[in-house]
Amino acid sequence: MTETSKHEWDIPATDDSPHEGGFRADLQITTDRGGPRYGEMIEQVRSFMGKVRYASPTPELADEVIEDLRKLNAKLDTMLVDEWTTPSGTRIDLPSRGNITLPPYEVKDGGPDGVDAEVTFEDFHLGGNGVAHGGHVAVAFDDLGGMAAALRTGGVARTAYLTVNYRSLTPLNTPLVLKTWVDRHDGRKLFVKGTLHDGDRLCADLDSLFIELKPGQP
Ligand SMILES: CCCCCCCCCCCCCCCC(=O)SCCNC(=O)CCNC(=O)[C@H](O)C(C)(C)COP(=O)(O)OP(=O)(O)OC[C@H]1O[C@@H](n2cnc3c(N)ncnc32)[C@H](O)[C@@H]1OP(=O)(O)O
Repeated sequence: MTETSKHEWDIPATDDSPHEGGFRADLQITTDRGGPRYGEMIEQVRSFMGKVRYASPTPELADEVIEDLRKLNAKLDTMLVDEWTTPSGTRIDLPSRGNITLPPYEVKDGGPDGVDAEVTFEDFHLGGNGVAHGGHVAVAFDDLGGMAAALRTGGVARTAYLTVNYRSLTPLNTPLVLKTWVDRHDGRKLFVKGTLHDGDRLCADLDSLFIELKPGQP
């Protein structure tokens, strides 16, 4: 992490923006931040990341790409904001709320009974032999399991454990159905189950525990 990022990104909570049992000091769901083309920007980055996974550049091309990326990084350096105000993660109009670190998914239905989403693992998510990396499958389950817990309680919960059973191969570039639901709710403990299907075929399932955070819990 650079000196700049240490000082300008990592803004601690203040009296005006307390952490109230969640990840965000002030969680504002918005579709404005980043502007109307933010989603397109994220898509371009996702596409680039996928190509990097497969590209074998010549040394000359690597030189060019490095130069281009330096310029792009310098551009983004002029507009860095802290974790609580970046559009990434709050743009509910975009796949995965605009969060580049998550595989792209679209929530088809979500509420206290659970979440029904369509997720597509892309070239970037390649594990080996043309199929998805198990870690990326776990990331999708973690986020959408956490969402099922959040929609049940109305507050953010944190993962205590996450067990993914990989039942069959998870294809890339294929819309898959990912469902999560609270199987049992016991005080602050939310036992969340989930499934990932390619058509009728079960790719993976989830057994997890999320803990509802107490007020003020970091
Ligand atoms: C449509 C749009 C809507 C938008 C809407 C936005 C939605 C947006 C969704 C975002 C969704 C993101 C989801 C990502 C979620 C992460 O990825 S979070 C990051 C990964 N997790 C972590 O870093 C957690 C690290 N661990 C911790 O912080 C703490 O250990 C925990 C998990 C908070 C628990 O600590 P604690 O609060 O002190 O609780 P503690 O008293 O220890 O335990 C409470 C109970 O749970 C039990 N327990 C705790 N841990 C365990 C365990 N590992 N195994 C079994 N039992 C356990 C305890 O035994 C205890 O049981 P009881 O005695 O009450 O019966």
